[in-house]
Amino acid sequence: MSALVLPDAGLPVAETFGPTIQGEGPTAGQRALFLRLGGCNLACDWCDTPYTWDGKRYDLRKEIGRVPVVELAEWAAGHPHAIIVITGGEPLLHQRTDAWRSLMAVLRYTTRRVEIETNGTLAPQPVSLGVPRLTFNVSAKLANSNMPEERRIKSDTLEVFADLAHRGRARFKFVAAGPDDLEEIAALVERFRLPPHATWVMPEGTTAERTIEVARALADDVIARNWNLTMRQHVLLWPGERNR
Ligand SMILES: Nc1nc2[nH]cc(C(=O)O)c2c(=O)[nH]1
Ligand code: SF4
Ligand SMILES: [Mg+2]
Repeated sequence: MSALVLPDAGLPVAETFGPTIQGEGPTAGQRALFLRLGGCNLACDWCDTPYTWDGKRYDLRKEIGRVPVVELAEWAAGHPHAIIVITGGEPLLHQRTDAWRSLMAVLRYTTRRVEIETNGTLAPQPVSLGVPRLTFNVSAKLANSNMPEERRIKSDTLEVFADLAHRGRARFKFVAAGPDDLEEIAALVERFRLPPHATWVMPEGTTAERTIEVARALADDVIARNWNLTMRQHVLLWPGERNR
């Protein structure tokens, strides 16, 4: 990474970890560094990272600290053979900060592949779209998240991500708790004209047993609908562990 970083107030970081492997989605199994930012605009029932946003259950001042982008850039430069995954929480909440702009400036001038894990409710800004080799893993939430539809489904934003998916810069990853959820996914695929090849289904679950059980109940139906299925490899390998 380049040393060309503007001074900044830093990003609210819950954790940095890796190299590990990207556990989910089209690049599952690839060596990856993770930057997990604090804050989320949703509060899903089955969230596996509530320590990034839930001030009722966690002391967020302890969980989240500001880290200057120059430090993040040095950390990433020390592990050149790994993709960079920016996740949260909801990382796109920070897009309008100087620190985010600096981070994107750093990433812009690298040959690294970058992925942003997002819940699909906040539109990607030009500063983020300007990073080559950056793709969005859009995990729009279903009713099983227990979030009201008007909070989790933002039509204008999903249209933007759908367009990006057709251009190979986004893919959709839906967390399904059982076969009934596939009808809800189908309705979204149709409504936003999501490309089937960019539509991924991932089993809900925080234990290996549960993830496998749900995936087995989904697999044939997912294949029949021309979509893709992804496990959560980090849950299979390191269930319940943070920083993996
Ligand atoms: N290994 C690993 N892969 C992941 N892919 C997405 C993750 C996330 O929490 O957003 C994640 C994670 O926390 N760990
Ligand atoms: S959008 Fe993601 S980080 Fe936010 S509450 Fe839902 S599962 Fe958790
Ligand atoms: Mg996650």
